[in-house]
Amino acid sequence: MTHTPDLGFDVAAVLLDIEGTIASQSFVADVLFPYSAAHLAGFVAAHADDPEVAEILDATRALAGHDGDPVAILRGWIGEDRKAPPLKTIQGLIWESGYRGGVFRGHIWDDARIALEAWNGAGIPLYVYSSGSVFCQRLYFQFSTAGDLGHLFSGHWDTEIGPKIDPESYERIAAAIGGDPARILFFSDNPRELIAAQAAGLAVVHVVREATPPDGRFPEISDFGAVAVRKG
Ligand SMILES: CSCCC(=O)C(=O)COP(=O)(O)O
Ligand SMILES: [Mg+2]
Repeated sequence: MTHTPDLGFDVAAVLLDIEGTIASQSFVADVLFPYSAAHLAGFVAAHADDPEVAEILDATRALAGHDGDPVAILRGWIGEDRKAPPLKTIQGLIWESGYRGGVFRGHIWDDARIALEAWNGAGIPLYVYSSGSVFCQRLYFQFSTAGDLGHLFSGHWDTEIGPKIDPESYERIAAAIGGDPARILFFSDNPRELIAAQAAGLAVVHVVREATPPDGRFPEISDFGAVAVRKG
């Protein structure tokens, strides 16, 4: 018996969030974030003379609006899951040792991997837009639980392009991809991101799994096998 997906889309490109969409929220919250918190002070001390790290610490103080200890500020932001660009940049640098040292691998749901491989095989370009820095995204897929998946993606964006809840970010991404924004299909677990993407004219799908509650305003899946994505 063949399974008929509930949803079908003809697309020119697919845009993907990572955490909560193709990857487990608990992996990010329970493995990646604690690792970055535990290694933050040591990393900053070990890179005291690194201009990139000095720039991150300056940006941290500037965003916090005071001259306090940047390590304490960053730790606080990890606890709040704040998607602050300096935090995301330094987390990527810290996680590199965890990936390269085999401490963890980037989690990806099996159904998501199977769908991404099929869409890539069908010639549909796949792009990633995550709060995690582009550097950290590339590491994530290079050292994934399913092996090196970096070849699947045609491009990556982080919040350098703008916040994920701002329609202008999606307009910029759509312009960079080219073509009709309505032919770009964006998957995310976060309704605020989906609203912003819709306002920019993108098609959207809400991914509802783990702790993500259903929303009701968007086409919704809990398994990528439920969506048929065709090149068109
Ligand atoms: C590149 S994986 C690191 C995930 C992360 O730090 C994060 O904040 C994920 O946010 P997303 O925009 O992918 O939901
Ligand atoms: Mg997400």
